[in-house]
This record gives sequence, C-alpha cells and structure tokens, in this order.
Amino acid sequence: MSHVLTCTGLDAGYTGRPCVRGFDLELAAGEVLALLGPNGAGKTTVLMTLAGLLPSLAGEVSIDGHKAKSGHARSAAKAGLVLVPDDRSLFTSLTVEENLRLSVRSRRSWPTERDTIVETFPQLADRLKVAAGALSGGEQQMLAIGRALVQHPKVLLIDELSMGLAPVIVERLLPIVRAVADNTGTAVILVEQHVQLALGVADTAMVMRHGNQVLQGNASELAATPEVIENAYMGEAFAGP
Ligand SMILES: Nc1ncnc2c1ncn2[C@@H]1O[C@H](COP(=O)(O)OP(=O)(O)OP(=O)(O)O)[C@@H](O)[C@H]1O
Repeated sequence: MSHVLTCTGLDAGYTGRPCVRGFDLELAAGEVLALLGPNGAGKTTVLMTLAGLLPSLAGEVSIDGHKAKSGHARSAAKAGLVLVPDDRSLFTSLTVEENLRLSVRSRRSWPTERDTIVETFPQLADRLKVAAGALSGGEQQMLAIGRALVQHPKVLLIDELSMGLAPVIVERLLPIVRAVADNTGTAVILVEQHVQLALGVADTAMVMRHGNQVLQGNASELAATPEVIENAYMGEAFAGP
C-alpha cells in the first residue's frame, strides 16, 4: 500500500536537543491515527515538526513519496500537511468568512469552498458574518478545522481537538473528522486526551511516552483493552499484577 505520510527515525525537539527519538510512522490516505500519551510525551513536538514549524534533528519525513524539507512550514503546507494547533490560532477580530477566505487558494473557488465548509459544519451557516472571537469554543474549533480543510490537506494534523471543550461537543466533532477522512481521503493525525472518544473514531492508535513510541495498534482492539493503554501511559513499572 502506498502511504501518504512516512516518517523514518525522526528525532525532534528544541534548541538541538531531541525530546522525541526515532519516531516511525506510515499513514495511508483516509486513515485516522489517534496519537496518544501523557503530558510531555512529545505529541505536539511531532505535529510541529511534521508541519515544518520545528526543524527535525534526524530522520526523514516523506509526503506522497517526496522527501519533506525540514523546518519549512510553507513547503509542508504546500505538500499537503496542515496543522490545526491546540490554540486554534484564529484571527479573532475577523469574521468566520474572512478567516476561511484567507486560507482559500483560489478566489474563484471561494463560494464552493464556503458551501462545503457550511455543509460540513452546518452550525457555522448563520455565523459567517460573526467575529471569530465571538464564537463558542466548539464553533471556534469548527472554524479552525474548516480553515484547514479549505487548504485541501493530504494529512490533517489536529492537536488537542478537545482543548477547552465539553466532552459533549467533542463527541459531536470527532465523527465529523471521521467523515472528512472517509469522504475526502484526507489522512488525520489526531492528538487527543479523551482516549476512548479518539479510539472510537480512529483506525489506528499510537501511544508515546517520554518521547518514545511505546504502543501501536488497531484502534478498536486497543479500545477493548484499556489496561494495555493504561500500562503504556504509566510504564511497565505500574503494570497491574
Ligand atoms: N518550546 C519548548 N522549548 C523547550 N522544550 C519544550 C518546548 N515545548 C515543549 N517542550 C518540551 O518537550 C517535551 C515534549 O512536549 P510536547 O508539548 O511535545 O508534549 P505533549 O505530548 O504534546 O504534551 P501535552 O499533552 O502536555 O501537550 C516536554 O518535555 C516539554 O517540556
């Protein structure tokens, strides 16, 4: 099977010091990967490095078989890696429509792009003229994802979708992400603290701890064995009897 994203032996970190070591990944089109792990495990660092916002310290990243330039956000975006950061980074004084429009590549396609986003997130339909800063947290997340989608990503990187959101909102948003992957073939890496909710929509899952990949597998199998996930989070020293 050809992979839309491949990482081989990726080291990532800050000021030349790796906090993620030897990260390997093969992601297929339309696959949703739940990237899990305790605080400080290195999940955000991986996403930032893939998005070119941090230079990699070793290893290789390929997008659709083409080697990615390390630390080059613009070429990562051009190649199809788009990040939805945990703070959403919206232009809060601009309207929903303006936020979306800024990310649309061709002016001519704007009406179609807007309609597609409204179809994906019907709740945004009558919020288009509202300032992003006046939206609810859930609506802001819809806008942040919508802004990523108008860039037609091959791989959508979503950092902490649930940040600041009630679980009920997360339960509504995650199936939309799943549908986007199914309907468009976009691959998704979903960093999420709500482990069971994430596993419920993902195909595959990976747990990181202290910068290492400690567990990988099929999401529904892992969802059925929460103790395996728990041990991966805590380390063998904390494994049950
Ligand atoms: N800007 C930074 N400069 C230096 N070290 C950092 C920086 N940001 C994160 N780190 C360190 O890198 C390591 C990995 O952090 P990272 O944010 O990637 O983890 P995470 O798994 O995303 O955690 P969380 O779930 O808390 O966001 C941690 O030890 C963290 O302290």
